[in-house]
Amino acid sequence: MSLSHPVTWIQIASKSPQGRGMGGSPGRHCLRTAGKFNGTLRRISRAGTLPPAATAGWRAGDARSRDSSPPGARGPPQRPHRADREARQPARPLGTRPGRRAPLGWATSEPRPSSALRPATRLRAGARSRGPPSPGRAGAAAMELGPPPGGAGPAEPGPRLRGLRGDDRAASAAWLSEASAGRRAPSVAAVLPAGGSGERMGVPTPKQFCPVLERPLISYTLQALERVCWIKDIVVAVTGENMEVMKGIVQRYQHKRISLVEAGVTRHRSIFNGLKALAEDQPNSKLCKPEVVIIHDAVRPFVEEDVLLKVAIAAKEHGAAGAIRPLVSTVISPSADGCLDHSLDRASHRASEMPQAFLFDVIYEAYQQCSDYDLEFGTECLQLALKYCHTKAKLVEGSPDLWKVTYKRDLYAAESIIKERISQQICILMDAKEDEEHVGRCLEEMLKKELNHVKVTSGALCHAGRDLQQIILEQCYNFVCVNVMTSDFEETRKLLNALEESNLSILYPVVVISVHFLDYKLVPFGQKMEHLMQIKEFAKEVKKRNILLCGLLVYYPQED
Ligand SMILES: Nc1ccn([C@@H]2O[C@H](COP(=O)(O)OP(=O)(O)OP(=O)(O)O)[C@@H](O)[C@H]2O)c(=O)n1
Ligand SMILES: O=C(CO)[C@H](O)[C@H](O)COP(=O)(O)O
Repeated sequence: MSLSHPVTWIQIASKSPQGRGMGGSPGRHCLRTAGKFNGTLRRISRAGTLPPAATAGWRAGDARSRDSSPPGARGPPQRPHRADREARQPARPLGTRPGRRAPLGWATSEPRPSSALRPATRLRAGARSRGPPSPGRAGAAAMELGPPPGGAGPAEPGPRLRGLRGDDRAASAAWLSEASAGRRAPSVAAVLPAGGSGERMGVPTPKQFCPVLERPLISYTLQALERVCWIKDIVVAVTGENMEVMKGIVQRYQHKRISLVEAGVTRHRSIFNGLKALAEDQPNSKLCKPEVVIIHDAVRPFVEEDVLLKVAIAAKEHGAAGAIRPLVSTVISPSADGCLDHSLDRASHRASEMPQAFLFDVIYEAYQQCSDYDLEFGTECLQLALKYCHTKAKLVEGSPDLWKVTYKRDLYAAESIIKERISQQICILMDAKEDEEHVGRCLEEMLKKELNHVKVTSGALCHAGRDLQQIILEQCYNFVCVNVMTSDFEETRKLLNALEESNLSILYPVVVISVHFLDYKLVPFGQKMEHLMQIKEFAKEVKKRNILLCGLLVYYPQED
């Protein structure tokens, strides 16, 4: 799949061989310069939405600033007027930036609270509410939710080191064992900017809240980070108006270790707010200053533990590190008359992606030192570390799936990737009865032959259910349940009960095919069908819990 998307490009210090592809040694790449690829200016006018306190000390009357830095700390902001900005920055074509859109879930007319940094709102996954998150006022008092009933969250989405190979696995294992032994492993936290409005997506809902398979995009990103046990805190920057929506998502999908802070008007300002929440001098904060901080966009849901680990380890060693990808297209520089000025050598440039990681003190210092111009127009955190702390970032090869969901088509791509990921394993479940086991084994053999790219496994639905628990833990989302000579779904019911208890379907839809093998000589067809029609009702019921149930009747003559 080739997904072109606006990127910040970076020039790498090592010279790669000319020609196509990456070439060169990734291990030797270090950040030299950074620039805005498409030079987007997309600041949304928020005039009239802030109380005066939020803007004091910035530019009198400029209600757009929600910077929480101390008034006057950096002198007056240098935020130029639109015409000036566009003259200085390569402009996005006119008309591609729709105006400010309504926040999710609540009316816009109320003034928004100041973004001056409050202690982060620490959230614990709470009651399992299935309804839509309730709309609420921005900046409502910090929400502390109780632990989930029974303490059961969704099963972790896979072994910790899944996807890691060789040296990575060893490094991760060492990191983890140090972490669990409480030794020198650095403490790591993550900051997720999620305060954008997703204008390029062109839909009313900010893209991080857009549903993908009926679940908000940001929930996938949170899941990807929270399954990494060595990331202690995840600070998410969200606009005040979407704070309640975000809290609802955390509750509904039982996300853990999440704290919310208010976003700023630019990505850099949102990240800065997240960092401030982690800095040690925050009163009443439950967060601790980490040694290493990972910054990751909320709209890059497919980040794997291996790349997080690589950037974290590299940041510990070099002070800063970021994921890169080869450029898909050549980068050119247009002149003022709209003609080609020059083109860059594609082989010696890379697309800068996320995640990035930093020694906390380095990036915090960089954000404290940087200019308002940087905060307004900058797009590259690695560049801030270079410019203000002279820290040259280590560049780490990322996977193709790290791309940023930006346009509408990216949502479709994200959906396909998720579907592909959750379709990779099918488990056939049967009881230990002789007939069922026989049929189940035959089915397993057949599916193994037919489905080349799918892992086909089988398990027993025995009373203790140990097999099934193990399979659920392995994150299988597709089941074929074998019922021989029975139309009362006895086996299927056992499976559905176990699935419901596991909470597996909170995160992804689970597919269950209930197969019934019946001897047509024993019972009249009509009667069996009547029984099986009940499966429709049953399917409606479990659909509410994100389990998709289908019935399949195999009506056969029993051989004498
Ligand atoms: N004021 C902002 C702007 C952006 N972001 C976040 O930064 C990430 C990357 O930014 P981008 O893709 O540019 O998101 P948007 O600004 O929402 O998109 P667009 O530029 O199309 O409006 C996203 O997770 C976005 O929510 C943020 O936290 N605060
Ligand atoms: O890739 C990135 C940094 O390397 C960022 O995701 C990107 O720069 C965000 O910029 P913008 O908000 O302008 O799209």
